[in-house]
Amino acid sequence: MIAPAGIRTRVPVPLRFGDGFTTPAEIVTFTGLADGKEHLAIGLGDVTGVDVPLVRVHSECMTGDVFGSARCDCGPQLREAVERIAEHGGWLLYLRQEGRGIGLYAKLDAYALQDTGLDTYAANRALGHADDERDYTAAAQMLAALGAPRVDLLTNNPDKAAQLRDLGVDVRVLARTGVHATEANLRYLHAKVERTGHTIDLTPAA
Ligand SMILES: Nc1nc2c(ncn2[C@@H]2O[C@H](COP(=O)(O)OP(=O)(O)OP(=O)(O)O)[C@@H](O)[C@H]2O)c(=O)[nH]1
Ligand SMILES: [Zn+2]
Repeated sequence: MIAPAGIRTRVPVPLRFGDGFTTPAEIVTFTGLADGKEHLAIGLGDVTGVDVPLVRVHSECMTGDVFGSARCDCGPQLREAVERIAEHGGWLLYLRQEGRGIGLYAKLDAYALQDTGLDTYAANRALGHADDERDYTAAAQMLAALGAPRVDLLTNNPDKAAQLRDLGVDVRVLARTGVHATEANLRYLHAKVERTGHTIDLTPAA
């Protein structure tokens, strides 16, 4: 049983993206989150009217989400998730778990190591970290506080779904994100598929 979290503030924030996409949104903040971090929930579309909300649990990636780094697929996944959730109705949880939980500076250290030949997971270990240090307790607390115990989850990461289920979230459907492959992130995407079973179809188009 996870400890209950409370809602601190709900505030409307219209979103406007560089490519012209706009949508109304509501940003929600919380009290009592397990790790004490400032995680956000973004309500999109008809959140109250939908039977089962579409939810993306997105891990912070400053380089990809903010600066458009092509070394990963986080920025396009975030943009895609906002639009798909706005169409369906649901929540985007923006979790402050930069670098799969190791932090921004350590992620950049890991990038430097990857440029010497290590893959993304081996680079974490060379720095004394686990492959993935994320914990989704706060996400489960947020969903409970939002009154969303049952969700359709937008992810390619089976471990994310398994952890949420273990925390009591009823994950009904696993919806894959699109494939956002570039020359710069292909090695990273292959490592995710081969090492952690992400469901990303990297078969070259015929
Ligand atoms: N340590 C480390 N973190 C990275 C690296 N590249 C991206 N990240 C972080 O990885 C997190 C995103 O995780 P991913 O493994 O790309 O995707 P996921 O969240 O597991 O799965 P999806 O739900 O399918 O997106 C973000 O916090 C990024 O900052 C890297 O090379 N090293
Ligand atoms: Zn990223």
